[in-house]
Amino acid sequence: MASTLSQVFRDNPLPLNHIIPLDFTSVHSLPESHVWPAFDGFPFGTTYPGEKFSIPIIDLMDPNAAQLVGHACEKWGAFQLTSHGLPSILTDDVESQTRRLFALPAHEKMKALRLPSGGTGYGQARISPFYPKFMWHEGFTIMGSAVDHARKLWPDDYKGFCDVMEDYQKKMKELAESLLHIFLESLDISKEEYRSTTIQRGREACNTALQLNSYPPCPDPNRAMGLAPHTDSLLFTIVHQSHTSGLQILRDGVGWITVFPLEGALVVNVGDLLHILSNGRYPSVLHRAVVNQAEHRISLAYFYGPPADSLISPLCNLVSSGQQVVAPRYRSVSVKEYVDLKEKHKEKALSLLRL
Ligand SMILES: C=C1C[C@]23C[C@@]1(O)CC[C@H]2[C@@]12CCC[C@@](C)(C(=O)O1)[C@H]2[C@@H]3C(=O)O
Ligand SMILES: O=C(O)CCC(=O)C(=O)O
Ligand SMILES: [Fe+2]
Repeated sequence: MASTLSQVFRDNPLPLNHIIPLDFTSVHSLPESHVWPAFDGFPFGTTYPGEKFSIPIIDLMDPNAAQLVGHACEKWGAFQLTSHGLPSILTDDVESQTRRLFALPAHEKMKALRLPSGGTGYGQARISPFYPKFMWHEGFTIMGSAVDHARKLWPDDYKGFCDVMEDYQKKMKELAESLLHIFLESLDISKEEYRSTTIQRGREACNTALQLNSYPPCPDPNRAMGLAPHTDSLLFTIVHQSHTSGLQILRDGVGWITVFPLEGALVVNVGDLLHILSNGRYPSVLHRAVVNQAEHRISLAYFYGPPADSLISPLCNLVSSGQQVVAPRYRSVSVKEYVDLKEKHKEKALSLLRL
């Protein structure tokens, strides 16, 4: 007999703050546990359509891509990327496998929970413990392989899911590597300098994660939060959002700005490690996701960073410009140390490294 959600709760040895406390399909009004207090700029704040309040759109094939990326990162901390070469059929396949996953009954999804220590699996966003209220969100994180977890969900039919996720991660990694070169070029840094600055102690591969995000239709979207404001921790994140809007970035002096989905484009966000590497020149962008009443929104976020044992420190040509020495604004930190700091202190982590 299929287990119920409450049985899963009773039998599960994992801490509660890790588990989705709700079967989203079975609730018709917003439970108190998911009602967020009203505060300035919440829930939708003011969203500004129009070019003046849109993040830049950059064509990867543009001969001036590096310059445009540099400008976008300094001014916005994010941009939309077109001509990135990712086949739309692959994105469609990943999106439909993602919908298949989240459409499973809640007690089935619980079979593939992420461990509290991290890695692959289903669960709340890792920032959830920082908030007294639950988000209207469920996630599935893939770090490396998804096979063990997918087998628990579809014992006889897990290959379709795994193959498509593997292909997507492979293509995303290639794209991320091209983007890294563009970021370095935009900062006037050679690959060699980057390699010697991010001292790599081991031979471990780079640090990546694919996060499948699900925001089911919400009965009271004006009082619920999809994904609370946060900055991403690694170097940068490449996000595909389904045709439903929800992603917003915070713009100083303006407020929350909606990043409207642009057919075929990917959103690129500056993360904290790039903020440090660029000595604060490219600020990591604070962003959040809001929800809506009618549509089930999906996003696919690919996080890219150097290996966990690499050291990140402000790049030296940014520290000394000509004769005038610009002091490093952050101390060196290993990727692992930073991720641990972020887990403990969330948005305060960056300021703890300030010199
Ligand atoms: C590589 C990672 C970035 C992430 C933490 C993680 O280890 C895997 C999940 C990622 C995610 C996705 C949703 C938003 C976010 C803030 C979170 O809670 O988990 C990010 C993390 C991050 O960038 O710090
Ligand atoms: O859903 C989105 O558009 C944003 C997702 C996000 O910010 C994340 O996964 O870190
Ligand atoms: Fe994010």
